[in-house]
Amino acid sequence: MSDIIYTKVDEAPELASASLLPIIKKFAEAAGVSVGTKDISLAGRILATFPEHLSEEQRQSDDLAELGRLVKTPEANVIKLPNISASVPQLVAAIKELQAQGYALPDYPEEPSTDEEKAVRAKYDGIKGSAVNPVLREGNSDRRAAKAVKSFAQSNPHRMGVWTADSKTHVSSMSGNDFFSNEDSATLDAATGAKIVLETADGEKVLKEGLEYPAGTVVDATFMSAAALKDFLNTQIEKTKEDGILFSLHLKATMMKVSDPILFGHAVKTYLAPVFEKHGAKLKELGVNPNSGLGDLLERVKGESEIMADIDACMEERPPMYMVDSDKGITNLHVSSDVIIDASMPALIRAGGKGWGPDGKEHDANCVIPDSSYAPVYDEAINFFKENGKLDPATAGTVQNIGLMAQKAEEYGSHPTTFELAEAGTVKMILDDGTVLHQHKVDAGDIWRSSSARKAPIEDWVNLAISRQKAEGCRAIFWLDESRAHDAELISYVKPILEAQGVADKFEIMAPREATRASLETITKGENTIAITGNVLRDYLTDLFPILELATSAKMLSIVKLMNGGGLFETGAGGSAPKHVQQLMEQNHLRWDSLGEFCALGESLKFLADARGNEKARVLGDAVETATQGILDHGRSPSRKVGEPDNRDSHYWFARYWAEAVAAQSDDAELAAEFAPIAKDLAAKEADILSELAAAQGAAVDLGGYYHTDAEKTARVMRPSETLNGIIG
Ligand SMILES: NC(=O)C1=CN([C@@H]2O[C@H](COP(=O)(O)OP(=O)(O)OC[C@H]3O[C@@H](n4cnc5c(N)ncnc54)[C@H](OP(=O)(O)O)[C@@H]3O)[C@@H](O)[C@H]2O)C=CC1
Ligand SMILES: O=C(O)CCC(=O)C(=O)O
Ligand SMILES: [Mg+2]
Repeated sequence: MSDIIYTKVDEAPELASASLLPIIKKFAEAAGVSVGTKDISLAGRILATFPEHLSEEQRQSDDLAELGRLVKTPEANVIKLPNISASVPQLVAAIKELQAQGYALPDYPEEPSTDEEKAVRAKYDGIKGSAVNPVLREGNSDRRAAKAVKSFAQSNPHRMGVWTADSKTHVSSMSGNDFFSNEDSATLDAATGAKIVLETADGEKVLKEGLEYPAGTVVDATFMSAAALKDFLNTQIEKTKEDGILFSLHLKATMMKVSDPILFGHAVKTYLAPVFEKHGAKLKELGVNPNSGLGDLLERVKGESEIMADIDACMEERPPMYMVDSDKGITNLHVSSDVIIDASMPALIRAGGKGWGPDGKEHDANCVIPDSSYAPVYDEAINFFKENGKLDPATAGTVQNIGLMAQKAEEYGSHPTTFELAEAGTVKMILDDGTVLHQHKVDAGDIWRSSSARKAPIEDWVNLAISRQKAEGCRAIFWLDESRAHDAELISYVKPILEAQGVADKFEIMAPREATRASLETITKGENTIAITGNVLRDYLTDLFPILELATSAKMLSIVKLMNGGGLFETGAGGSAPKHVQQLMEQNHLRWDSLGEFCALGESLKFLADARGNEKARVLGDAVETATQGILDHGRSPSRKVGEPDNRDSHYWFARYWAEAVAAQSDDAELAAEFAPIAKDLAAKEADILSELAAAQGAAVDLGGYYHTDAEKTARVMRPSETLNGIIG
């Protein structure tokens, strides 16, 4: 196994890797550090799942499974870039692309009927949604802006949209019968097995058996009423129309891969209710599944002029929708993975509460977030900015995050125990000794789910919070609501640990709404705070605050201290930026910022030094930090516009500053001597390299694929400077 594993992913970060990874490998090798890759891309995971359909040379190893084992060992040192968490339309598109490239993969069975189709579907469902992160995240999350990055943002504040008191933008959530209000929670005294059943008039149906929980696990159960959801959506569509603003829906269909596509489907069906009422049978015959979105629906009804006319008429009647791409007519309801709440709500808040309408102009929006568990965070942030005006990034302090994440904690681990109920009855969670731990009376169509959080991860999370608070000395808040069932169980863990360690006075405990206000007040004063949260708020807040403070979450330091001693270094806190790929393909300009990769690389090298006593790795790691600082100080980050320096230019500068820093240090003379000529060469050939990089931009490029690109074509596009390639090799 290599000293450091760098993940092969998808979209923009993978394009960036084609340019950056050769530099990293060369420099690391000089210090005797080996850097290997493991493929966790969507295409790679599909290929690894169906060896029986592929020829010998097409087959691919199951790298995700291997990494899943590695992260449970102290040897793990993984740099994890963002990867696609695929919605069904993305999965289907990737399968089609691979089939066209000659891989005889089975189609995605939309409505599996035979046993074989059901088996194929189950395999594809394992690849769907957020299928990578939960496997790798065997530790809790520590996300923050490195000091250099934060000071850079303060001295170079980004543009912020203006908030006014009369903005009509607001958040709407259900007032009852949602996951929040139906939640029950209990902490298990002893280890136990459990099953989940649905009791109906006809008897008991097993929904899931063979569940195993260690002692101390917090086990929740809850459900969302489909009828209440439909009422809520109907009301919101009407109210949005009355208010004359945009209808926008914000979900996390990728990480909540079972429940949220269903919620999304309800929104599609409610928005187009007259069409579904009139043409329901025909739509079914055409294979329309509302959960796959309006994009898929429109594709399937293409030849049906009457249905198309009715869709147009309905859309005309409805409030205008918040758009993903108004030029191309792509709406909020086209594909469930296009609008992902962690990125979409912060972008809207940063823009002063504005979203893009079908007319290509900015408007206020009704931000519909059906479940009320976490929506108050956005609601309160919006209230705060309406009262106080926009945040000033030049003076604002920072909100760091310590997130409970290990071992599939909380809602993000709930997929195997989430069910859309086919019929009414009572769902019961029954322990091995016959105890009914939780039960809910449900109707057909309701979505029931159980989540859990284990004792060891919870304790690790509290301890991580204590050590981070000690290091920072700033305000620290547990975002827990004592009136919420699950949070009350967590508080029972948190308080005794804080007291036992004599640090209870250093921490506050607040419900998410109050914590949002307190944190915004703190950073507005220029002070810092640590948000200690569960898994969902970890995800939401590590986009929300970075996007307000730094303009992007791509620059975040994202460390996962693995519970068995290894290190997982995530790059940034954002995703794989499909829009950036589009720009590269059209204009050969990649605006992806690799600052997250630089930060993760520095941490990974320093971890290697600490864990294995590799002092050369320490020298390299320190030099990476100097180089990252150099990128910031000299403004070498990529620009957004074609013709200006892009991702590739920033990698040249990173290589140069990195080599110069190694050459200049005196801890390791051998390394200094090795890097001196490289640094010299990079500096001497600056003009040639930059002009070769600039010359490459402008025209459309072919990567030989989207999900499964051609390695040689990609390398040609991403490494256009022969001079630089000559130095890097
Ligand atoms: N850790 C992971 O593996 C994660 C994966 N994802 C996956 O990523 C995909 C896209 O998700 P989405 O919600 O659109 O979020 P993204 O974070 O990919 O995109 C939101 C926007 O953030 C900006 N951005 C993000 N990263 C960078 C960067 N390094 N440099 C510059 N700008 C950046 C871009 O803004 P602009 O367009 O203005 O340049 C981008 O359009 C999905 O498939 C999702 O599942 C999402 C989150 C985390
Ligand atoms: O796994 C995913 O789909 C996204 C992860 C994410 O958004 C995050 O961890 O911030
Ligand atoms: Mg996120």
